[in-house]
Amino acid sequence: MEQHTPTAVDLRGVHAAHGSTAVLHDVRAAIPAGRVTAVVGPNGSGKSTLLGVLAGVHAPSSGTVARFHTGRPALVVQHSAVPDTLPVTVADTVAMGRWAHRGPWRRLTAEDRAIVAECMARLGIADLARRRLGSLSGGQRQRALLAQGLAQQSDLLLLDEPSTGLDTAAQQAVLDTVAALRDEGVTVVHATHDPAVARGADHVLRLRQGRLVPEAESAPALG
Ligand SMILES: Nc1ncnc2c1ncn2[C@@H]1O[C@H](COP(=O)(O)OP(=O)(O)OP(=O)(O)O)[C@@H](O)[C@H]1O
Repeated sequence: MEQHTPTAVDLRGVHAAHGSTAVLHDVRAAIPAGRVTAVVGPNGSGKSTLLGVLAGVHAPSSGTVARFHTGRPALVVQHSAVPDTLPVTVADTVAMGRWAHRGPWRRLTAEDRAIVAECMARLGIADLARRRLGSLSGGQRQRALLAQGLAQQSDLLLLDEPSTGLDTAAQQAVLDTVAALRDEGVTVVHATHDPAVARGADHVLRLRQGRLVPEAESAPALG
């Protein structure tokens, strides 16, 4: 990381647990603002939990999360976390991204509708707008969730394995979108198992059993 990159979020001695299970242990890391950070590590190493802490939806059991970004973080979960039975269309799903600005179930403004349309177009899902989310393939659903994240227009975008299960073209669309957001000044943090995606990031956090592996010990192979 460059010397003078400002920090978007500073994790200071963060511990986090699920119930009585300790998951993150003394995580100390500065997330660089306006850069792409990849979080890598084996299954169960704590990547999703770390994203939840960064998003503010998972409270640390101790330690502090110092925030220097301005907006509310946007968290994009894995498509497998969304039930098939959810009776919403793709357009509804993306429009929910505007709730942070308008409040739930409020009528969308013309500006909101334009943002929703632009985000769907950006992810190549405009033609799926009226389809039910549960009727889509995993990759299409993931793109709808990513479009919802974009629609929040947050300066901190947190993505949980955004390209898992996507075909090559869709993966490339996601990577291009992440690169474009970075160029727009957005701080992006994504959990990934994909070595190519991690190599393309500006900064890598490697977790092993809930602890950050110091860069000097980081093996090139990914979890
Ligand atoms: N809701 C939960 N309740 C109890 N334990 C949980 C819960 N969610 C995660 N865990 C546990 O916390 C640990 C870290 O899980 P987490 O999902 O953060 O890992 P991950 O690195 O994102 O894994 P994956 O690569 O499989 O997505 C695991 O041991 C998991 O079993």
